[in-house]
Amino acid sequence: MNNPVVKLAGLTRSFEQGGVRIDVLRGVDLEIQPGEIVALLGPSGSGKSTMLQAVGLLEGGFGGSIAIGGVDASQLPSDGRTELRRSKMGFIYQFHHLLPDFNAQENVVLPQLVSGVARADADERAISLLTSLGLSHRLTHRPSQLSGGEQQRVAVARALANEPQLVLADEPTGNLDEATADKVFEEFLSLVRGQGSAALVATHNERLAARMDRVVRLHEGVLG
Ligand SMILES: Nc1ncnc2c1ncn2[C@@H]1O[C@H](COP(=O)(O)OP(=O)(O)OP(=O)(O)O)[C@@H](O)[C@H]1O
Repeated sequence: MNNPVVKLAGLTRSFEQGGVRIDVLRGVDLEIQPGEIVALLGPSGSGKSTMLQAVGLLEGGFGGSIAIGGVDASQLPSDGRTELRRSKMGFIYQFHHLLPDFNAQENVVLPQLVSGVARADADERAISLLTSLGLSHRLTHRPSQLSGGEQQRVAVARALANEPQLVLADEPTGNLDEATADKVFEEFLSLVRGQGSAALVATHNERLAARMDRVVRLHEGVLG
């Protein structure tokens, strides 16, 4: 049997602010199977971004265990976590975080070059992804020359460029108008499903959540 792509057991995280301790995550258990697309819902401040940072191995300070593809991340040194993140994950945020001095195609090519993909293959994949997102006429535009929806489509292409086993998305369409958000989200889901990646998607949007395979809700520090 395949290992789950993500396995969280008893995940905890507390913050200390002005002498006051807040227990944001109080023992989160979650398994995500290969190819499964999971919506993470919860009120503002419930810890969705904190949980994505834990799964993305972006921050320390967590209690409990985090395994990615069967590998216990808490046992890895920092460069091992970086390698796991680079080889298995793609990230999308509410704001695109594209590199402003590079055009759309280059933004999708770069993570592939970092992973050792040859330039010609990286270009071919970038063009193919951007074309399937309706951006074949925007390959040489820089982020500032793109609309919000176009920028977010480039961010989707970049996150999927290395065919990650796991896509982590934090409000990926949260800064778009409703019609554009729905459209970009459908394109995102179809690409993620098409390449068989698993995904964990934090959102406030119940309608988008209902389009995913499963919904989990953070409430008072645990998943209900
Ligand atoms: N570095 C930090 N220091 C102190 N408190 C923090 C820190 N990061 C997050 N928090 C607190 O942890 C709680 C959860 O924050 P988080 O951003 O994970 O929530 P969220 O569910 O993603 O919220 P939103 O939906 O509004 O984005 C909040 O109360 C926040 O103030």
